[in-house]
Amino acid sequence: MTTFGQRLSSAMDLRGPVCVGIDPHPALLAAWGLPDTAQGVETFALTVIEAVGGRVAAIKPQSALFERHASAGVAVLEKVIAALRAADTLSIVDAKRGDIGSTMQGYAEAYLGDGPLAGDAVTLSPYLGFGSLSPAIELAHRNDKGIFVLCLTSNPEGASIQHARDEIGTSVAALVANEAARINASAPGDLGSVGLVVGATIGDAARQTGVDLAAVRGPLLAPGVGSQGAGATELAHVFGDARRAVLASSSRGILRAGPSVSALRAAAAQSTEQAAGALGR
Ligand SMILES: O=c1ccn([C@@H]2O[C@H](COP(=O)(O)O)[C@@H](O)[C@H]2O)c(=O)[nH]1
Repeated sequence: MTTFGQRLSSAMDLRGPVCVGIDPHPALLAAWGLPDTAQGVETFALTVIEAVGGRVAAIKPQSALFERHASAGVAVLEKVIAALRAADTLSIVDAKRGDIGSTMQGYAEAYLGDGPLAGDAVTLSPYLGFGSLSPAIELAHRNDKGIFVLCLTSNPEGASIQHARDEIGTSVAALVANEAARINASAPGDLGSVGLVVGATIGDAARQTGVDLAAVRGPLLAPGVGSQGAGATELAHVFGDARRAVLASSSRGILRAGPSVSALRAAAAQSTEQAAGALGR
């Protein structure tokens, strides 16, 4: 079995550096002529998979927008994860989980174990301490799965915590990046399986906070492309020498092209072409 980092690296080589987000917002469901129900979410998500499954490096269902439909929505998320597996497409469940170690074990088993909510990778929050993520990191390694830890997020409010510095001047973001680099150092292949979330919208924040993105040796999930305003110029500027590790992520910017399967496919292809150009692929 190959590691998550190796599988993602191969998928990006083959299909380009883009992850399509499945974000079934109420406004998008309405624009697609679908009801704001679990059934509407299922039709929406399966249409996205029909359009881009097997054509992009990864697909990222946004858990919150499934969870808002309670147990029926979570059941749809489980179907979506199974459909992505059947479509031979890496799934990144965007759930941003994080808790004290003993409880983190439960999240790890849910999202990185063998059950129906486990995709190929999950997003995690390190704000209970990077060490609290150990149960997830251990299970991810045991099961050849991956994690993406929030580092420099795409939203402007993130800076108030992520740019803060400790008594010797190391920023919170750099602490997170250094931990990921330490774990990835011994990973086989180009990319380890401990990735970071680094928004394509952050401008010079990596340099300002002392985050060495190239040293991470892990995949860099870069949301913010499309609706949040980032494009090719921002991708090239933010990631510099680390650009070959970047998986550019866009949700609404592509989803607005639906519900036409061919229009969704064309939007994802255009996004991939732009990102590939910017990231030197
Ligand atoms: O820093 C972050 C971390 C995660 N996200 C998630 O990505 C998508 C972005 O959606 P768009 O429609 O492309 O803006 C969404 O699921 C966010 O929760 C992020 O934007 N920034």
